[in-house]
Amino acid sequence: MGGLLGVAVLGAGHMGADHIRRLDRVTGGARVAAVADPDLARAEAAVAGIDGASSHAEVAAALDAPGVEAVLIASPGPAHEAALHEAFARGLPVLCEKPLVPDAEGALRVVEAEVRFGRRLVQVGFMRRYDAEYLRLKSLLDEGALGRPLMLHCVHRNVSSPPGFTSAMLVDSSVSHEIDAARWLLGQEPVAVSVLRPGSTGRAPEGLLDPQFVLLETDGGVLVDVEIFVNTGFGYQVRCEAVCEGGSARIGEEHGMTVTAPGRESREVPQDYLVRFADAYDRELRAWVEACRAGRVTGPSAWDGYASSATAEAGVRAQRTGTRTPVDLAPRPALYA
Ligand SMILES: NC(=O)C1=CN([C@@H]2O[C@H](COP(=O)(O)OP(=O)(O)OC[C@H]3O[C@@H](n4cnc5c(N)ncnc54)[C@H](O)[C@@H]3O)[C@@H](O)[C@H]2O)C=CC1
Ligand SMILES: O=C1[C@@H](O)[C@H](O)[C@@H](O)[C@H](O)[C@H]1O
Repeated sequence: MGGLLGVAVLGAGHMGADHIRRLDRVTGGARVAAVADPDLARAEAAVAGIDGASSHAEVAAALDAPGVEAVLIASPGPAHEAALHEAFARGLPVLCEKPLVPDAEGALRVVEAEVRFGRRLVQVGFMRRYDAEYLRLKSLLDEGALGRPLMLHCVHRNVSSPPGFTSAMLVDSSVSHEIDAARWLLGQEPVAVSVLRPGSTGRAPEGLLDPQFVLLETDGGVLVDVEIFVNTGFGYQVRCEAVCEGGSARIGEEHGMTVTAPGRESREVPQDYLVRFADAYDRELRAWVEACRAGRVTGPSAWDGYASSATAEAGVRAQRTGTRTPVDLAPRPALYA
């Protein structure tokens, strides 16, 4: 492909608007061809100043707009499945924000549709796989210098949850990142999930179970614990420590500037993912655009999206029943071997 990759972006909210800016000004090799949002004013505002980009209230109209060769889905999770099938019907490659589809059945339908299509079309937006610190941790574990991993201790904190955020979403939206990161770092699949929780913070909206403590068990015998706390009020913190037979490695503690003033030292705390993971999103989109232009699809697959959603669904059941819940993954199709 010689020219710029024409991308239709579905959803022009928080994430969609940031990806539109990135495609337009950072990524290179791509251009925003169309934007769809049922809130048409939002789609219009998102394309303002972008030459040749059209705005639409309907997904189909954006996908059929002139020059569209690829799709970036940044609508809310429950809208992803329909959009993915629409993209498949047109043979368009897709970067789909996480979660692929929040429920396991819907995610599996997407996997099956891609298998019927016969080749990969989907990259899922698990951007931590493109973060410099996560990449270093992955290399270290792969080299085996620290020996066999035994435990991952993870922390995932947000300043506040957006309107409409539910107790299930702490697991199937937020912890979906740790589930994917653990599968990727360890090369192992989760087999069971348990969820415990302390009393909720007074900062959380009425009825929201926040924080929660999620424990994954893997088929390689590793325990992965995740503190998910989405109304801390103080900062965006994502940490991961791998404890292995021969040592441990920790990422996620040094972000922002450290200021030393007379008698004290202080460090900035990022306030959201757009700051903490800015470089990772840039790298993620560059990799996607380059692959699309070369006629390939790389990165986290629809199968990874399904595995994360199936694990999260077991986690939501564990949260509701208070019991350890097995994760039953469907057989992995050869397309994702
Ligand atoms: N990778 C990451 O770190 C992050 C990923 N996300 C993911 O990005 C997606 C969007 O999240 P936000 O931007 O935070 O939500 P948002 O609520 O800020 O924006 C969603 C936008 O999609 C529009 N929309 C609703 N239904 C639609 C449909 N059927 N087709 C097209 N647009 C539709 C809404 O009008 C809204 O403008 C979600 O899947 C979320 O999980 C969100 C934050 C961070
Ligand atoms: O994906 C994300 C959001 O959807 C989710 O709500 C946040 O908890 C995560 O930190 C962010 O990365």
